[in-house]
Order: sequence, then structure tokens, then C-alpha cells
Amino acid sequence: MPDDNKYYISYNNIHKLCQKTAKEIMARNERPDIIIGISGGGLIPARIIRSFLKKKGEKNIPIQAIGLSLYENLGLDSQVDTIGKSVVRTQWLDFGALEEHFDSLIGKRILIIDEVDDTRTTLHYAVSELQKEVEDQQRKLNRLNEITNLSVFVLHNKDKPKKANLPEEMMNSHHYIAAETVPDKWLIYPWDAEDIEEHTQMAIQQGHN
Ligand SMILES: O=P(O)(O)OC[C@H]1O[C@H](OP(=O)(O)OP(=O)(O)O)[C@H](O)[C@@H]1O
Repeated sequence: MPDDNKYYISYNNIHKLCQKTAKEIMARNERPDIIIGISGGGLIPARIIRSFLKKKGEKNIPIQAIGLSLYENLGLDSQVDTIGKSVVRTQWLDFGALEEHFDSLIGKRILIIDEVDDTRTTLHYAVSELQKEVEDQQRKLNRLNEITNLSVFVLHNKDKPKKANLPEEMMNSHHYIAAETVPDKWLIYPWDAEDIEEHTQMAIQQGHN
């Protein structure tokens, strides 16, 4: 029997959450020009959803990876509330091999993908850094009038108080998409499973298959 404090998720479940989300995005006519996957956990849903965002006669949506890792930032004393987490940027955008029209993010519809929105620290960092990057490029290239659209897609949003925010505009529109909002439990993704068959059975028993 699966441990009730753990929330097991199967590959099939992830596939279906991506499919459902892509349908919603396509129905709103908001197919992204570029996908930015937050490495490591965001890369798998990024690749899966790309297939469901395919459009006849259109090229595959390019995927860029950014690497963001959270690390414990200990305060001066051992109080829990002085313990925070910092984001470390381990990898950033590289348009080098993309076509000429991908010299920047200006004017693009961008979909940022991660597997989980836990404290929201990582997403806050990704969105604000990408916004800054676009604004810098706009100033540099004197392309101030172009509108860039940033959206976020996560498989799971943990229902808990967050430590950082996303822009209100994003939260109030369809530009923050959580395929599922889940209780604040330990989410067990299939890529961490030692025994994938047993893991999948747990997910099936919990109804996340
Ligand atoms: O909402 P937050 O509290 O910021 O947490 C979410 C982040 O934590 C995990 O990343 P982690 O650094 O563990 O790396 P991984 O993706 O490589 O597993 C996860 O992939 C998210 O990026």
C-alpha cells in the first residue's frame, strides 16, 4: 500500500496532464513560439507537451533549457524562519544554433515549464530574470513597442503558502497553468523511482495514472 504522505505520479499521468494542458493552450490560440524548460524536472514535461502543441505545416517549437537549482541558505542563527533558499543559475539561454528570428525573446510567446511549483521561488526567479532579459534587449535594440508574452506551465502546484510571487497579470489570466493543484505532500516523480513497476502500481492505487 502506498504511504499516504507520499504522492506517486506515473509517466502516463504526466503524459496525460501535458496533453490536457496543450489542448487548453491550443483552444485559446496561444501556441508558444518557444518553450523554456527549467532543468532538470521541467525538461520532461517540456518535451512531452511539445508533441501535443504540434501544428500541421509549422515547425516544431524550439526548446531552450535553463538550469536553476535551489540551495539552502542558512541564516546567522538556527531559527527556522531565518532559513531561506537561494536560486543558483547553472545554465542560461543560448540562441546560437537557432535560426535568425530567434536572436532574442522580444515579441515572442514564451512558455516556461517546470514540473512543480512548490514555494514558487524558482518560478519567481525564472520569470523575473526572463522579463529583465527581454527589457534589456528591447532597450539595446530599440524595439520598445513589441509585446512579449510569458506564460508558466507546471504539472503540479502545491497548495501551500508561497515564498515568492508571480506577476498578478500572469496569475489572473490563463498565463499561469498548473495541470493539477495538489496537497502539500512529498511528490514522487517516476524519474526518481528505483523500481518503476512498483512506483507505477503505487500511482495507480492513488489514482494518479
Ligand atoms: O517552487 P520551489 O520551492 O522553487 O521548488 C520547485 C523547484 O524545485 C525543484 O528543483 P531542484 O532544484 O530540486 O532541481 P531538479 O529540477 O533538478 O530536481 C523543482 O524542479 C523546481 O524547479
